[in-house]
Amino acid sequence: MLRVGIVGARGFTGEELIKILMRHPGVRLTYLSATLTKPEEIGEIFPALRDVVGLKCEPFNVDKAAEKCDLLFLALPHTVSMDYVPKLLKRGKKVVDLSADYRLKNPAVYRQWYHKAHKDIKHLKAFVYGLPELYRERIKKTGCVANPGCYPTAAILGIVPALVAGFGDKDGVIIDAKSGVTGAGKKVSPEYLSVHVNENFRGYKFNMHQHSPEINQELSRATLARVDVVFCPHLLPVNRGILETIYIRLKKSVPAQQVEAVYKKFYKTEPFVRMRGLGVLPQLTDVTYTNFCDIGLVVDEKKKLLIVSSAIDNLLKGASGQAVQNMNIMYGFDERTALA
Ligand SMILES: NC(=O)C1=CN([C@@H]2O[C@H](COP(=O)(O)OP(=O)(O)OC[C@H]3O[C@@H](n4cnc5c(N)ncnc54)[C@H](OP(=O)(O)O)[C@@H]3O)[C@@H](O)[C@H]2O)C=CC1
Ligand SMILES: CC(=O)N[C@@H](CCC(=O)OP(=O)(O)O)C(=O)O
Repeated sequence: MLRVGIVGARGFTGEELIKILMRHPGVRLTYLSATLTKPEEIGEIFPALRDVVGLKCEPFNVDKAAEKCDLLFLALPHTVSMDYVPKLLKRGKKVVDLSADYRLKNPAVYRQWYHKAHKDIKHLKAFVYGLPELYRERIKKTGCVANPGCYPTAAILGIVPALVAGFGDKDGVIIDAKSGVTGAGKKVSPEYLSVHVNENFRGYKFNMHQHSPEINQELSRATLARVDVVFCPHLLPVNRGILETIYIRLKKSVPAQQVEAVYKKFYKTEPFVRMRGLGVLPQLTDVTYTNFCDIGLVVDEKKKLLIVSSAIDNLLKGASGQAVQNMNIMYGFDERTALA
């Protein structure tokens, strides 16, 4: 039985991880940690887990974490994970980090977008970007996974087949993204109060969001060319879910059926990407509470334009579900275990 722990267990993604892992037949949850002064029953923190998970959530202790676990999920904020990772790797533990700390390969780019110098450059290279649809073979062999961001997961999956096939113009990609409020984590700041979110809709960080370099990095690696997208996120008045409308200029007119065939082939064997028919647009409720990414396509042959609609649950395929998918791949479990 694989022994796993969660650091940052009190947050949104930590809670989702507990719920997924407690139904995983190959895993035993052995350690939960949060910023507490003394241990507290997880059922007291999340009453839904009362009498279901008999574990205490405790202040972090690296020796205890290492003694109790083979693998740790780090559900910590950006710029915090990198304090924990070196200590865990030194003790021979495997990690899946849900933060952005090990996603960007260039430490200068990390510093530019996260406003802090990277403290663990030594391990950056060892981390595999945990998008199974692109890196499954590398994930199988690694002990450390940088779980992708929520917006980048939906964006990269929606864009990569068109760019790799060569008909999408790498300089002509515009991502219009919308996220539910859990995407922001549990942070309490006035703009996330329900009075400001309910009955409202707003954009933020247009063309200056920290997920732009992550999307660009991965699309550039996949195409071996420099890709620079326009990325405009919005905050939706819903709890969970991400819907992205992605406009991709085509280099020449391509028949809609040909575009669809390329996407279908790309994702033919993927357990968690569902291609919808041409012109069929996914909605949030098709994917919330699931680990699926649903993709719909519209092709305007005259305007030489491909419009992709990509939907995920930010807490599942965008975070905790994908993290468990990565764990399943690392340990040779069926990839769908506890997820479908
Ligand atoms: N929410 C989402 O949709 C997604 C989140 N992510 C990433 O996953 C990570 C976790 O996100 P999420 O669960 O939403 O965040 P939350 O803010 O909900 O939870 C973060 C947890 O980290 C703990 N924490 C905060 N600061 C520290 C610290 N200095 N040392 C130790 N623990 C600390 C907090 O513990 P405590 O409660 O004890 O104070 C909190 O429970 C983040 O990096 C986020 O960017 C990735 C994809 C999607
Ligand atoms: C709605 C909302 O505020 N979303 C967050 C997403 C942050 C997040 O979760 O970041 P990672 O996916 O990189 O871990 C934001 O835009 O900053």
